[in-house]
Amino acid sequence: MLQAIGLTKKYQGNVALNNLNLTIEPGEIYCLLGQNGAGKTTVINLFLGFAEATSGEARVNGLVVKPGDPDVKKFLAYIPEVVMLYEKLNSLENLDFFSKIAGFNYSTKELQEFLIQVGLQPDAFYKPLGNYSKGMRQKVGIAIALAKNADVLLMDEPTSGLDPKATNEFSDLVIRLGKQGKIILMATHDLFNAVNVGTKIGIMRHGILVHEVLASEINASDLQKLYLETI
Ligand SMILES: Nc1ncnc2c1ncn2[C@@H]1O[C@H](COP(=O)(O)OP(=O)(O)OP(=O)(O)O)[C@@H](O)[C@H]1O
Repeated sequence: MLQAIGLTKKYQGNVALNNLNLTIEPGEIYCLLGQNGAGKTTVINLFLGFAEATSGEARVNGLVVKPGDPDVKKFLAYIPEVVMLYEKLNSLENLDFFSKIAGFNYSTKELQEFLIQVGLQPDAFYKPLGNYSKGMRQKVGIAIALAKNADVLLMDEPTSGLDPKATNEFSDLVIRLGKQGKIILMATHDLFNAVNVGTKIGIMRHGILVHEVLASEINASDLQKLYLETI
């Protein structure tokens, strides 16, 4: 479970996140919306331990996040806008490398199965990452999360810059991960995608979570209206 309890972050006295209270259960896909600077990345960074809370707590499976704490890190996988991988290695080699860092030693067949699960075409397995599209890189990023057996996936604008087909494939994959019981927190500017993929949607403004709605109870057009009224 992911929990924010009175989570607050200030940078040089400026409030980036103000008293966030949030719970995300296994199987939930929580989409966080808000204008540039609203505080979405700050939430993700606090869960990842990339930044330290000024007050309050970020908890992962009951453990309070402290920067650099390996006990919490093992539960987490991070999918940024552009997944950073070794350009000269192919996807199998990248997956093998990052799995080993996380303490897992898989056979080639097992590594291939992770890549198949995320929908990467087998003819790409042996091509260096330098030749991959953004959508393919995202898939390798998710394969790394699966290989690491992470319970929680933290995604920061993962569909930004993806074409509609790649976005659709990515969304299907995220929905499948939710059904498998993963906990997913996604910062996004894509309202349509939030309604499609999310189970819950939060709208932030100036570091405050202003609205929280169930995706099943809102359509894209009403969400857009609510969003525009909020920001
Ligand atoms: N390392 C930092 N140092 C100083 N201020 C920061 C830092 N990181 C974020 N901020 C500030 O905190 C606020 C929230 O930023 P954040 O990146 O969380 O917003 P965001 O909603 O993710 O925006 P975007 O959609 O542009 O990614 C902004 O005012 C930003 O300038």
